[in-house]
Amino acid sequence: MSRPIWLVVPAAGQGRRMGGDRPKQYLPLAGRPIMAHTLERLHQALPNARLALCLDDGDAWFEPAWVAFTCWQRVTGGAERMDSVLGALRAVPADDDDIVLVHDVARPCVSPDDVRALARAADSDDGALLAMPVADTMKRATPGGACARTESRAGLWHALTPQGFRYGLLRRALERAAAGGLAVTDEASAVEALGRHPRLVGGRRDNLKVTHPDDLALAGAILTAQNASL
Ligand SMILES: Nc1ccn([C@@H]2O[C@H](COP(=O)(O)OP(=O)(O)OP(=O)(O)O)[C@@H](O)[C@H]2O)c(=O)n1
Ligand SMILES: C[C@](O)(CO)[C@H](O)COP(=O)(O)O
Repeated sequence: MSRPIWLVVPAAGQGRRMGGDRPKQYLPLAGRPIMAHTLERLHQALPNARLALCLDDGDAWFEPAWVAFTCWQRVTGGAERMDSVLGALRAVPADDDDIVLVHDVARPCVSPDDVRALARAADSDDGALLAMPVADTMKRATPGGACARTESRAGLWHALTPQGFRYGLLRRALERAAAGGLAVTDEASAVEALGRHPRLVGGRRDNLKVTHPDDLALAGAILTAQNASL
């Protein structure tokens, strides 16, 4: 029997590195706000999932019409990404064995096939995350911005989202991180801190996180190309 799947979408960030006139998830990309694309991709992948959408308390930009899920709820975001995700986990009536996938609203180019692959991999003892192997030579910098040395890239991966776990494991991991003052930038880090080893599932390179202004043109081109090939 397949387990219920919960989608947690942290979307309460301010987009400070983007520096736009609104939080970056509301900036237009290929004719629609970034958030609308992200929610559409997730719905294409898992139409029966239950959605928890983390939004800032003062958010005046969100449009419920972008949500096609039948079962969804709005959750108040926290100070950091991990606080937003933990708030969502506390708010949903999930069972310990349910699957939770967490996906950044700022990754609108995620492929539905990758989301489904990750959902399958998440139904495991230690969970899983989309990731891609590092493809460049890695430099350690001096404080002054010169090369201190070259680091081995062997075994290094970029962490992407979605990241997926059974609810009980992820809740325990994030509660422990929060209580211990451990600032984690992704869910896998909190699970690793429990001594677990989430599986790295190779994802597409075009699942970029829109972070800086020049990511917008790239993400727009990716979305247009992906939509043309559907
Ligand atoms: N308090 C926060 C901070 C971030 N996020 C979300 O976490 C994801 C990854 O964060 P990031 O790319 O860093 O987004 P921002 O925090 O918006 O960007 P910045 O750090 O540049 O302000 C985004 O979907 C963002 O909306 C969140 O839900 N709650
Ligand atoms: C979760 C994440 O997307 C994995 O790469 C990333 O860590 C989130 O970005 P942030 O800049 O750390 O908030």
